[in-house]
Amino acid sequence: MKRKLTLKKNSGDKRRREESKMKGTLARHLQVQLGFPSSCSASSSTANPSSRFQNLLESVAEDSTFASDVVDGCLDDKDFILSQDFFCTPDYITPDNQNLLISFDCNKENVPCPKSPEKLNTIKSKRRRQDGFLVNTLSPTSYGSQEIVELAKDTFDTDEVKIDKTTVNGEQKTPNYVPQSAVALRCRVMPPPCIKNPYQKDASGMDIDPFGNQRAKCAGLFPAIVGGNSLSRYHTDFHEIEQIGVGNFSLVFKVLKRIDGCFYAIKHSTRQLHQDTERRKALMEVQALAALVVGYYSSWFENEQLYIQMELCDHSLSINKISRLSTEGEVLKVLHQIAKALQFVHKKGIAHLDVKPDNIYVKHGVYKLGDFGCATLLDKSLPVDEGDARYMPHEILNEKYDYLDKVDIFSLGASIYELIKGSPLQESGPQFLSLRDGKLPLLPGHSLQIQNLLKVMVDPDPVRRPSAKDLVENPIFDRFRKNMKT
Ligand SMILES: Nc1ncnc2c1ncn2[C@@H]1O[C@H](COP(=O)(O)OP(=O)(O)OP(=O)(O)O)[C@@H](O)[C@H]1O
Ligand SMILES: [Mg+2]
Repeated sequence: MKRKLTLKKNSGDKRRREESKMKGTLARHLQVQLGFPSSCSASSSTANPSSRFQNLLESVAEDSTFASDVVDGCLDDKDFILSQDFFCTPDYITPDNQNLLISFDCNKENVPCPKSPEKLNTIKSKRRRQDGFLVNTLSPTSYGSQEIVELAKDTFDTDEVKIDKTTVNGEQKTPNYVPQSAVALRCRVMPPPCIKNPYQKDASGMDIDPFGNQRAKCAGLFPAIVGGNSLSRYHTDFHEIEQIGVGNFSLVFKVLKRIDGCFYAIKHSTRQLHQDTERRKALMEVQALAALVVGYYSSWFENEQLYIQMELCDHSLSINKISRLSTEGEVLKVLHQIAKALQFVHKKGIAHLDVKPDNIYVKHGVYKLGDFGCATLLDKSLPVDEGDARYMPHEILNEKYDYLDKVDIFSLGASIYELIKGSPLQESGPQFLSLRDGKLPLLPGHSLQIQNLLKVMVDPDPVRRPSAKDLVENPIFDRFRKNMKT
């Protein structure tokens, strides 16, 4: 954990500077969601550098690989949602809602996500604990789960949602004011069932659905509103199977999506993102991911944490989990595939800045670049938050950001070297320094060709390192392709 933190000595200052610049955007954004016409324009998109991620996203979305259900940012009156839950789980960051993002204004006061007073006063006295439900206490969202559990019993006792007892600041509210809340409450009480997907071989996770029969009863009562304004989108839409990863700032779970019966990975931030600037920063990962990489599905804020729903991969190449890459053919395969991913990323004007074995995932023998948490723009128009120091070249440690694409090349070279060697790179000391001087110890059993390629990838001069395109086109991969065919 400290690996990253030691490098980010200036990022606190940077963020504070940013925060003072980018204020009040959430309030503006909420206006847009509530349909105030003045906020419906997308004119601020050019003022905000991070909206350039959005432009990239849009260009890719036009290729129709994702963003299937685009929502218009300017809502009609009929779309107003006067529910407390609306403020708790805004779905405004899912890249489908692109117009909403574009309308962020960076020059207004910083406004934290409003807390609903209604939520605190609503049917709290009716809660009783129901035993026997499994709640993952390791999950930072278990607070939300408990709320579900506690409300569940009560609702089934009465079989009626008492929204007429809801008060705001002590005042009685008319029952028809929050019909959406009633809907949301019902969703919150019981998530919909997990639908078995007949095309998925391994669907055993469904057997441990903690809500059992009771959930089915509730879902049947409100079939049309499932997935609406529930307190926890995570628990409403997904069934958590197990934790599969821990990052510096996140937890990753294998989940089953109830409605399609497919498995996904969901990564969520462990830190709560109170300020709009913090949310915007976290969103850059989503926007880069959505613009670049297959396997990104959706994202949302919940309980002030960011959730990212992704394609579920088999595992990462974390050096702590795998011993080493066994054959040169496998080494070349990783190098080639990640170089291709970088070529794509760089062509879009983006640098990843955290290439390392931990962030290379494998699925069915295919290597994929993941974790875009440090991604930035090559033209330096966005802040640079460099990744793990063990894989960073000298120039970035010295805050020289002229060749950010070549930072990724260095990191990839260092990662492949580590994977061949089979032991973790050092964070400091002589080995750390000599790698940054471009000195690679001999790798017995590996061809000179690959050793020379790795050597030039970690050259201290970024200009001399090959581009991702050069790498992909290197003749070494012709040999590799031929070998793979035989
Ligand atoms: N889509 C996925 N499929 C399978 N496993 C995943 C997936 N995404 C993440 N993981 C696992 O979770 C771990 C942590 O995820 P990730 O690297 O995205 O988090 P992070 O907080 O950004 O971490 P760090 O800052 O340490 O790189 C990964 O190393 C991997 O083992
Ligand atoms: Mg990671």
